[in-house]
Amino acid sequence: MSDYLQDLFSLRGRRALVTGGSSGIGYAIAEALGRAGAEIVVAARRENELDEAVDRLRGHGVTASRIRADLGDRDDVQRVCATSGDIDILVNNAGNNIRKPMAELTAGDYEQTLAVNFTAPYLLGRHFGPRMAGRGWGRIINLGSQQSISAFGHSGAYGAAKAAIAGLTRSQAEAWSAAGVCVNTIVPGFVLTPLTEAAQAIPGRVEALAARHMVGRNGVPADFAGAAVFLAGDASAFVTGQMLFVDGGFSVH
Ligand SMILES: NC(=O)c1ccc[n+]([C@@H]2O[C@H](COP(=O)([O-])OP(=O)(O)OC[C@H]3O[C@@H](n4cnc5c(N)ncnc54)[C@H](O)[C@@H]3O)[C@@H](O)[C@H]2O)c1
Repeated sequence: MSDYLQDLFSLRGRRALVTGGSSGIGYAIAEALGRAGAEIVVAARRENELDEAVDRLRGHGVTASRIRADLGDRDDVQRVCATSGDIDILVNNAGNNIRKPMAELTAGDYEQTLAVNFTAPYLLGRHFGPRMAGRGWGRIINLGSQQSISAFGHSGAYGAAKAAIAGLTRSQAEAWSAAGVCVNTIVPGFVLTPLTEAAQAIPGRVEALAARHMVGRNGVPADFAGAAVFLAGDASAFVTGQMLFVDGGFSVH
């Protein structure tokens, strides 16, 4: 790689925390940032998946470690803050969706959905953002959704959380960008991951959704590698408070 590209895109010397980084989009982002030179800390719930993810990362020559945490639990989130050390790049990727008709979503469903999709990113950002600002450099990447900007059936709590993430991104960007911390949201289209297995099981759904994307196919986790490396490094120093739609044209089709 030329020195020019190294300067723009290399993440050597950076430490990244990727939540939910043991599967799907999160793993793909962890691998991309790691292969671009960052040291990776993966935080997720399941021991065996964490072990597998760290082994895969190390297989690519990435320096990687793991923290087991349920990000729906505030004590666990605090433990992630306390044990992660200095983090230069925070990727708030962990997410879940409780799918029910709007009138059947309970207060508990909202609490659980908001805890993972919104409160954990908020608490992690509040912890790491000021520390990044104090060191004069940082990147926060929050995972949004098409539901950050529009409504989908049976996803009311998730939609509320993902809309809130877009607002949180702008507020964090406003607070810390002048100190060198860029904060952005990545908005996926429909991506073939464990999160969307229920939708994938509905006959004809995968094909219908593929046709909604301008590129004519659904997303796969590897589609997020380039955008994540861009937003995690010096190349994006003038990009902050934004939603980057990595969605094959879904949102404008
Ligand atoms: N797949 C899609 O079509 C799609 C579309 C829009 C947005 N997203 C967002 O992308 C992100 C990644 O989703 P994905 O599709 O890769 O799904 P995934 O299910 O493969 O990954 C989600 C990750 O979050 C982790 N996670 C969930 N709840 C957790 C908790 N309480 N504590 C700790 N970890 C937890 C899971 O273990 C998993 O590693 C999510 O924020 C999701 O909302 C996905």
